[in-house]
Amino acid sequence: MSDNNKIAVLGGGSFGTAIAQVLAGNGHAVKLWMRDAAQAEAIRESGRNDRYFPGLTLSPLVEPVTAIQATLETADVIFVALPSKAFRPFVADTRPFFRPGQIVISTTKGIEREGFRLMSEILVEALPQTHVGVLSGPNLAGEMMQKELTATVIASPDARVREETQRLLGCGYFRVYANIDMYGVELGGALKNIYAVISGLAAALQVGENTKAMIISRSLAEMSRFAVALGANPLTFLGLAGVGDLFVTCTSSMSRNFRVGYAVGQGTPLEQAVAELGQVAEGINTLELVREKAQELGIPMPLVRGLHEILYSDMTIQQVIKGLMTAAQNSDVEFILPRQA
Ligand SMILES: NC(=O)C1=CN([C@@H]2O[C@H](COP(=O)(O)OP(=O)(O)OC[C@H]3O[C@@H](n4cnc5c(N)ncnc54)[C@H](OP(=O)(O)O)[C@@H]3O)[C@@H](O)[C@H]2O)C=CC1
Ligand SMILES: O=C(CO)COP(=O)(O)O
Repeated sequence: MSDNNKIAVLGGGSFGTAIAQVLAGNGHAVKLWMRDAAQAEAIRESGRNDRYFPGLTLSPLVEPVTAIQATLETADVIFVALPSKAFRPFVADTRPFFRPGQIVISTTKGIEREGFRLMSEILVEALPQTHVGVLSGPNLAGEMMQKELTATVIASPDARVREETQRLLGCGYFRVYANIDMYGVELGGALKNIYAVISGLAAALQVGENTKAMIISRSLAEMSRFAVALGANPLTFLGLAGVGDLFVTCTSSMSRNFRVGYAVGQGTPLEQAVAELGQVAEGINTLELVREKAQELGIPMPLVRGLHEILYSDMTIQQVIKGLMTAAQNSDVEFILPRQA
């Protein structure tokens, strides 16, 4: 591909803005598409996306736009940063505007209810003429806007997608590692949100450092167990999109999923916690879907079950914790010592 690729980022929220800013910092003109004309106009006037990053000036190479047809028809590389619930309807509505040969990269960390589909699966199915990839990793949008040193993963079976994304995004503060396990990378990004909610809840309870380490390690064990049952490569979970993203969202109050868990741990009802956040916390939706899938496939997921009980049953947090801590003793790394049934 040439150096003057036309680039579009879809979604003018936290992550869309952060990705557009990295691209623009590398000298690329970026169309940042958003649904809200008033927001686009405000960004044009102020040079800032105050709804998501108050006070932070955007690069002049980031152009806010609202005309979706023209944006898609003229783009060579498209990053999608929409919440998972909006993903399928958006792709269905805009499908005729995509062109053969375009690179389309999902940055969305969620799962679709119907058929338990990941976003890349929706793209591959709906846009077979395009080249699909997934961008995922420990990438708090707020830190990227501050140019904190950050690494991410571009996953695609297509070498052109991997190399082009590395070229477009890579810079002195943003490193882009490649993987071919698109399914595993994407699943890692979606699953960790559940455990970020749990970690936020634990932080509100002021648990000890041993406890935090136990939660993160057992979360990784549970995520990998689930992913293997679905056919993903567990080794992907050792990388940035697995343990890396799990670590950042389970330890940072910048994570929206962590913040929802924290609020619930402090006694705020779930609905109120989500409403007060005002941004997407994918983990709540993903929890429901993963719990159903795990039940259907018979995959033991005690942390998922425990969080669901805390959020949706009459059980107290202390009762759930007691149940988890007094369950039958089991294997540490079940790929070495198989888990007891
Ligand atoms: N923030 C982060 O640190 C990271 C987020 N992600 C993932 O990126 C995805 C997007 O998250 P993020 O940007 O943070 O979320 P935000 O809540 O910050 O922003 C969501 C954006 O999507 C727009 N949107 C919502 N529904 C629709 C719709 N139906 N049609 C068109 N646009 C819509 C919103 O528009 P409006 O403003 O008008 O409501 C907003 O621009 C999530 O899956 C998240 O997990 C991935 C890595 C890091
Ligand atoms: O995925 C993220 C960082 O990698 C962002 O997490 P939250 O959606 O919880 O803010």
